[in-house]
Amino acid sequence: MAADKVLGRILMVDDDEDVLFAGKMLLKKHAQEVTIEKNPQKIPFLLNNYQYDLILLDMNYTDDTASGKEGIYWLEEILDRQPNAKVVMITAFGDVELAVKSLKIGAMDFVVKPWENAKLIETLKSAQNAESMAAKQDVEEESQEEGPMKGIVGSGESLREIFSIIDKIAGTDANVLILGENGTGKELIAKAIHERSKRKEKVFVNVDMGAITESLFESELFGHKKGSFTDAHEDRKGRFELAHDGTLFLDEIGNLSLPLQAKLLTALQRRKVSRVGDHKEIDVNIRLIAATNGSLHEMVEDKTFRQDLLYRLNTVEIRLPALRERKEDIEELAKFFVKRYCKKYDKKSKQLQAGALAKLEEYAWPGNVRELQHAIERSVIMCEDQFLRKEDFSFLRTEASDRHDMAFDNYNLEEIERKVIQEALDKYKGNISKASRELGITRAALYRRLEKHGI
Ligand SMILES: Nc1ncnc2c1ncn2[C@@H]1O[C@H](COP(=O)(O)OP(=O)(O)OP(=O)(O)O)[C@@H](O)[C@H]1O
Repeated sequence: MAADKVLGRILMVDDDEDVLFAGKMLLKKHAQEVTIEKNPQKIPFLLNNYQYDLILLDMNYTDDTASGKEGIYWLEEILDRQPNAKVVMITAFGDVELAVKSLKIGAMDFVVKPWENAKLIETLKSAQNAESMAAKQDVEEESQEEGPMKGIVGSGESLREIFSIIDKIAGTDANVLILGENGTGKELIAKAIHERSKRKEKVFVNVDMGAITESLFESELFGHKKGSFTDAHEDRKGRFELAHDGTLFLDEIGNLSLPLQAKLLTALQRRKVSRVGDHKEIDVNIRLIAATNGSLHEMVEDKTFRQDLLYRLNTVEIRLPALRERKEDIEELAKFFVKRYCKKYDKKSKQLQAGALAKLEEYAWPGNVRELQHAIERSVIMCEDQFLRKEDFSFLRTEASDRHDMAFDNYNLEEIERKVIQEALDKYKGNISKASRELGITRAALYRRLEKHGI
């Protein structure tokens, strides 16, 4: 960051173009980079594709002028995606109640329009330097958690092995490839490596390769020069440059097409990049961590992933097991999330009953830890009681419950047929046409069977 520019990269979202213009004029004197956006619907795309140090978010949009609901909605969206985002709200109405609500949700601060320039800059500076609400909360939670890696819950054998690998490699600059299904914690592990590395004071730049379009790949990763293509309104640094001296995390690396793999490989081999439209080469010093939910080794065999690129990425390989392969961690994770969400939603502390835990341990968790986290969040919100029971997780279909639905007292075919027909009739409240369609027989065939079974 240049010495006179005390603020980093700022995203400002407001549907009033005059406010955006005034904001940009002021902020660009103090910030490394200022992006303005009129349409809040673009927020998810921007967050997926760019890194911001601060987000200045308007509370009211034309759809819903004075309630502030849209601003709160977008604040929650941002924090869901990036719990550590530093968001400062802008309100034209000085509505204290709403501002307080936004602070409770996790905004760092708020400013009232029309703002005083010096005050706005001061507010942004303190927001940038303060710890985000999520980070504070994590620290609070973590300080109560025993365990070798703060913030990473689980003490089963597979995770302990991963912790020991992290301990060994974090301090080196070795490239790391993290393999695992969606939601297993690949990003969390990547951050843990960064936080234990010599680069921990520097930036961690996350790039979702799955979200970058083929045509924007080079501009996103290597940057562009103003005027190099239609939308290149100003010079822009790419992610490699932004990650200089820090860690570059390339997520969903398996999604890259072969031509893009070749471009990425060249940049990694040369440790230099050129912005699109510029021949100048820029040295980049990065530590590379990549992740994928696919099997790169199989992709190499199928010739859809370059072997030389795989070898460049996987100096160290960490395989994160699916949650169903490490059921021993479910209890600890579930309790951790119960605590987190009781706190977040201001609910009295709750306990998981044994039946509920058994249900969680039996479920296959195709979405892994992320799915468990959401299941617990949902049950904490819905449950008024002090105990979380298995019924609070009835939305999870376990194999046993599926088996139970299909359970028969015996295997006598005649009786099974009678029971199935009765169930189909009950389901459609006696409607013969619908029941016969579901049973896969004609109406006449169903009538014959009703007669046979005396239904
Ligand atoms: N061991 C863990 N302890 C606490 N939280 C965890 C753990 N593992 C995963 N999580 C949480 O689960 C969610 C998903 O984790 P993360 O984003 O790291 O997974 P991922 O493998 O990178 O997912 P994807 O492949 O979908 O990008 C996050 O909210 C993360 O904080």
